[in-house]
Amino acid sequence: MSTALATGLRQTLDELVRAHRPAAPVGRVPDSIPHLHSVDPTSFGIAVATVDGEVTSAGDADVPFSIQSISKVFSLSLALRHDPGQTLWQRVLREPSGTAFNSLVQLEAESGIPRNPFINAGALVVTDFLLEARGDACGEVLAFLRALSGSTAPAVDEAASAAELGSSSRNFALANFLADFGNLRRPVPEVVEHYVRHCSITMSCRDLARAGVFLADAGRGAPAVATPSAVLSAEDTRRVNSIMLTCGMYDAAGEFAYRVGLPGKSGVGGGILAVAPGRGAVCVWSPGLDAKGNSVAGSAALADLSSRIGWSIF
Ligand SMILES: NC(=O)CC[C@H](N)C(=O)O
Repeated sequence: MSTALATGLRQTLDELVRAHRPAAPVGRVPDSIPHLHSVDPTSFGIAVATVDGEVTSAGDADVPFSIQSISKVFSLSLALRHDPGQTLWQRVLREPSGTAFNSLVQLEAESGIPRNPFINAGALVVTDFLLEARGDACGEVLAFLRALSGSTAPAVDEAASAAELGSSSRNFALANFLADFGNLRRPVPEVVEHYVRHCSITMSCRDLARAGVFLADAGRGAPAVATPSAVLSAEDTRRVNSIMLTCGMYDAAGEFAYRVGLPGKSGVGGGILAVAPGRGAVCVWSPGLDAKGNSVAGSAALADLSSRIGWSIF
């Protein structure tokens, strides 16, 4: 990116922070994750990492936050790296669910095959796949995120994870349904614990945007990052992006495609990772959530950014 472009982007991001940082609490913070209630509700950060290795940011872009379901993009990518036979797709579909991310109803009606890897049921299957294939899931996801971001800062917030595990009745219910339908290989407590721990990884917008660059660059990692060769094949990278576009924002995926026009993945920690193929990855963070569990200010800022710089894929 030329200096002029970087300066222009920097100004745009500063304007987005001024326009979208909430002056007072907006939206909600989930009760199931007690630690999220101690985060400053006026936090707002944004970072853009481009395929040429530049990272531009504004606001609280260096403040670590709980990545929650954004980890599902990386657990899926990691599983695909270790699944040359594409066997995972016999255990999880690639259809939008149109239901809440932690819904139980569909899983029972559809005989224990989750609609996609980004709802909780699907992510539990991916976690189970990693446990079986690698002997570890959370540790693998954490190491992957550190390698991709070129930073040792990503870490599991153990206190947050322990507290969430104590209020994870729904995830245990989902995992028990999966086990009952024969779609888990490892014991339920192990799978849920690894899942909750990788959701409890904390990262900054800057590190997360850098970690997502491979999705914008046909599977190649950021140039500054010492990842061996390709992170993911170009074909699997396209597939992950397609699932982000159709399923990444749960039952608000259509609205997000309409407003932002980019593959995206949200987390209930208030983060959203969006991918502009061929250009770069954007991470925005603001804790207040809408009724579907997506950041209110984060979604608005991404819609604004996408229309200002013309990054919509449509
Ligand atoms: N949408 C999310 O970010 C949900 C993740 C959260 N850890 C859960 O399992 O409910």
